[in-house]
Amino acid sequence: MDIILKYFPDLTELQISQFNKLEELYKEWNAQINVISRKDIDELYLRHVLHSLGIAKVQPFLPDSNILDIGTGGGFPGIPLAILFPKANFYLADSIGKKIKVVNEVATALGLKNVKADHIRAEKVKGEFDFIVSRAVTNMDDFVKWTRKKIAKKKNHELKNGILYLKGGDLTEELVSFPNATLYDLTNYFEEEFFETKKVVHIPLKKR
Ligand SMILES: C[S@@+](CC[C@H](N)C(=O)[O-])C[C@H]1O[C@@H](n2cnc3c(N)ncnc32)[C@H](O)[C@@H]1O
Repeated sequence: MDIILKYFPDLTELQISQFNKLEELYKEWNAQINVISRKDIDELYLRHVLHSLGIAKVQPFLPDSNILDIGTGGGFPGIPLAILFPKANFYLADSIGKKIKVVNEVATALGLKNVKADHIRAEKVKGEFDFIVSRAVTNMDDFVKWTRKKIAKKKNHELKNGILYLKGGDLTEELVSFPNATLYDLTNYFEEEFFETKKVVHIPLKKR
């Protein structure tokens, strides 16, 4: 948990207590429904919570903004972002019902009023969002196909509305058909070795 305060020193007491509770909640739920790999659970705050919050360093979310997390699994990156931005609305979607059960249990235990979680396939999600966030779900070609009609027209943030995807490794080939993609190295914000090849990929999308 110290690692979260290291990079986000202005958290409120409520946010600190919510982040603190994540460890126990995920340990408890992960024992029943596997949402985080066993080896990763000991590094929950680094590999899952702080990694998710990398998106916040690239683009903080404004009050009343609408954010969709596709393939959220146990709630990443959606849950840590919802704690950090309690005035933004988060819609967390996954095609596996038992993962959404964990997300709902965690959100309820934390008292997060800004999280709605649904057992739904990405392709079926309705609504318009300022940003669509994600991690470890699919390749960018498919992801853009799933999401391009779900972007709100009105731009309120510094970055253009679109995708903010947490990716790692060499993305040259995967992003060849997205010349408008911008890559933000997480090493610009976080010094831990884990982030060495990790990036936030921003792709502006227009509804059409
Ligand atoms: C590797 S997990 C990643 C989970 C989470 N984003 C994380 O980083 O911890 C991929 C998740 O994407 C979900 N998923 C895959 N295809 C999907 C689709 N078409 N619609 C919704 N969820 C999908 C899977 O059910 C799974 O929970």
